[in-house]
Amino acid sequence: MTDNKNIGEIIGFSPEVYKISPDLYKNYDVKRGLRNLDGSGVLAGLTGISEVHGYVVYEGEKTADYGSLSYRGYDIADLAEHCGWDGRFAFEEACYLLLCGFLPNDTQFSAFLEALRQNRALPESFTEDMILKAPSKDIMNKLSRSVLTLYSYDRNADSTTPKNVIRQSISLIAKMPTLAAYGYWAKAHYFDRKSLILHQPQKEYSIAENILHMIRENSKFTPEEARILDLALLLHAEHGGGNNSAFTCRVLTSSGTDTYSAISGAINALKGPKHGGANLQVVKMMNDIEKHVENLHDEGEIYSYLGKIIKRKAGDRSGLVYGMGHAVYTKSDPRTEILRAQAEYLANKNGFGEKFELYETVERLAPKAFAEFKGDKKVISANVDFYSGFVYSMLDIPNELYTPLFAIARMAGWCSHRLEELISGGRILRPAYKSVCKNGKEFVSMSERKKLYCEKEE
Ligand SMILES: CC(=O)SCCNC(=O)CCNC(=O)[C@H](O)C(C)(C)COP(=O)(O)OP(=O)(O)OC[C@H]1O[C@@H](n2cnc3c(N)ncnc32)[C@H](O)[C@@H]1OP(=O)(O)O
Ligand SMILES: O=C([O-])CC(=O)C(=O)O
Repeated sequence: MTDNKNIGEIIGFSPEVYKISPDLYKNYDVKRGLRNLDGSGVLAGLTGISEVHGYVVYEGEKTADYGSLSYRGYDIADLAEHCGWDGRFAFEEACYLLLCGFLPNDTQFSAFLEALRQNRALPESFTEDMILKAPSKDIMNKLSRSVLTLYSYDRNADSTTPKNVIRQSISLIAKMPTLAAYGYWAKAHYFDRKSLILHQPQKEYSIAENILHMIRENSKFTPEEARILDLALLLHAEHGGGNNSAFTCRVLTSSGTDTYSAISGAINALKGPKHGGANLQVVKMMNDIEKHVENLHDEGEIYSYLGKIIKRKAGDRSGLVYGMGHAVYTKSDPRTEILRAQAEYLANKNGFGEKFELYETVERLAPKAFAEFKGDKKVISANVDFYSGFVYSMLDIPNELYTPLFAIARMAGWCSHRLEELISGGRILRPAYKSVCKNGKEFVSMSERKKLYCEKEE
């Protein structure tokens, strides 16, 4: 890799070459971002895994609506309410539901849990050869590389039969917490100069319990902390076929590639700050607001700072208020409602009441600021990423792990979409791109090009 920052300039590279006039999208009726003119997604497939509802279309008009989400027909709010009944953990049950399509009976669920237990440990010397040898500052990068490397440890890595893919899916769901926790400790050790702590995953623990056990130095956690984390995992497990990472998984799957390639691609997509990576960006943005707004009780000052963020004059200069807006949801994201309640509970309990108030204020003011400073009529609200990082911080989870937690949970959704694509998709996903390239250019020899440049310089 070249370290020369000016290499682009030296070789004559200019981003201008890549610019395509926005008008051309209209002229050729090309759906930018695979979106219809009203912002709704272009229909790209069918799914029986989940349903994401955020607006209604009546007589061709899109109208904002309250959001709802169901997994295999079960409302997420209902699943969340019954979370942890009879001592079970909700996330594992949701994984079963998503993968198999129905809620398990006792025998089926016990077999599923046993399979997860058997698959928690990493292959022999994987920790030494992969995790410790090539640490990364970014745990999502580490997770993606780890998943890709697991290919080498699977004797039947390339088979795409449902029987083989369900086996691989269970193995990946079980291994993700260990990969994330060890990746985190490798980063803490090699980059932050902390001690290296590698707790073995415990067979009898749930996924949420194992995460807390492995990421904490003293390995201790309370049943309540595990329940709240379990709930967060449940809420992040699945979100339709069109979300960027699931679609990535489906695109890769449709080429016939192996499970590890398709899933590591999905992890890479989730990492982006406009997708799952937003949960970390929200926390950074809130810290930035706390630092720059003098009076945090002055809503006017907060509002004008949000305006600065949107106008790219503050924050990370992306113009985005992280944790706000959604491709489908308009008036509300059902997951946010549940996470907000958890954030409020933990904040009151742990003395972060003022911080929670700030979150609520930003949540309330951001849509108004968006409408005013962006001049956009789109109805926006807080998405799943808005409160999740705050909840994790109150569970004492390091911020490097916020997006990896999303990936641990979403593995269930990705694997289900991979199975659905393999079983019911069947055609390679291959949309078209209208070419706006000017053809018919005559080849110019090197000596002629030399002359042309000299003439230009003269
Ligand atoms: C798990 C998840 O992935 S949830 C989403 C997590 N992402 C974030 O929280 C990042 C902030 N939000 C966003 O970037 C967007 O709302 C997205 C990517 C989530 C959805 O985007 P879309 O609904 O497709 O919005 P769309 O791309 O149509 O945007 C319309 C305009 O509003 C802007 N916009 C949308 N959301 C925001 C926001 N939160 N802050 C500022 N501007 C926004 C877009 O940048 C775009 O501006 P432009 O026309 O100047 O390019
Ligand atoms: O659906 C989307 O575009 C993003 C999202 O909320 C998710 O993947 O959970």
